[in-house]
Amino acid sequence: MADSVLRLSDVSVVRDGNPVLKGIDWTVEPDERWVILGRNGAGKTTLLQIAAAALHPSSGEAVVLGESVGHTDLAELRPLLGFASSALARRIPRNERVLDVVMTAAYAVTGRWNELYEDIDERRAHRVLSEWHLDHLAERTFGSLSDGEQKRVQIARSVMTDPEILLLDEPAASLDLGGREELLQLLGGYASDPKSPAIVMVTHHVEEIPQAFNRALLLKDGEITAQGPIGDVLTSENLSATFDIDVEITESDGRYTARARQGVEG
Ligand SMILES: Nc1ncnc2c1ncn2[C@@H]1O[C@H](COP(=O)(O)OP(=O)(O)OP(=O)(O)O)[C@@H](O)[C@H]1O
Repeated sequence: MADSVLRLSDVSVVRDGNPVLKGIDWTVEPDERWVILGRNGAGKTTLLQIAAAALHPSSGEAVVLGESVGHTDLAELRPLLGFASSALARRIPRNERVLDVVMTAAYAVTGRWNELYEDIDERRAHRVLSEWHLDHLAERTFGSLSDGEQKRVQIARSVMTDPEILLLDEPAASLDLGGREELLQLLGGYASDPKSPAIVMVTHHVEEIPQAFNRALLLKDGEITAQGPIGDVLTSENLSATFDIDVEITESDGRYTARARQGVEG
């Protein structure tokens, strides 16, 4: 069996004296596609930062791609970790050519300076852009794209280095219906490809979970309230307890919808 891409054992994180994550035990295998759900401030982004080896646990152990976080050279690990978040997107220069936004991932920088690119990088960037339906935008500037296009460019950039784990922090946030559905279709196709890496996606909305995601982790006040196969975890009971609101969740063809029960009953 292939090694786990992520193994967290009793991981806790304290920030400004406050516990943000508490006693997290979580393992991600190469063929798993995880969604992380929880209220604002539950610790989702912090958990993703640990998974990206960008943050060290205050206690416990985080092993990312076989390397114990805090005891390894991050520069070697970085190309193996695909990461997309709005915080990272804000660092992309608006006037950067889309092709360069994707290509610079090979050097883990934003903004094209003096790196020497090889033909092979450019060919791969074009291939990745095409996979995310962006090839016609390769010469445009990042700032001239729509929100949906920019989100897809961020994901294309994060998979440019052929990572072993793809970490997505709210990839569908702020998209309109068309933009969301286009992104979810692409993500669902990517998730169902056995050649794709392990995926961990943070979201606030069950409607933003792409088809083919097969695991879910629910966080509340820094603690895991449920984790495991998505069908077992995404129940009305679990979601109600995690979000402190009586919700009913329904599933259809691998997509989920949630709504408040009190709203339904009026
Ligand atoms: N750099 C920091 N210093 C101090 N506290 C922090 C820091 N980053 C996050 N926190 C706190 O840690 C807690 C968890 O934050 P985190 O961003 O992980 O939550 P989240 O579930 O991603 O929230 P949201 O859904 O609002 O994005 C919050 O209470 C937040 O205020």
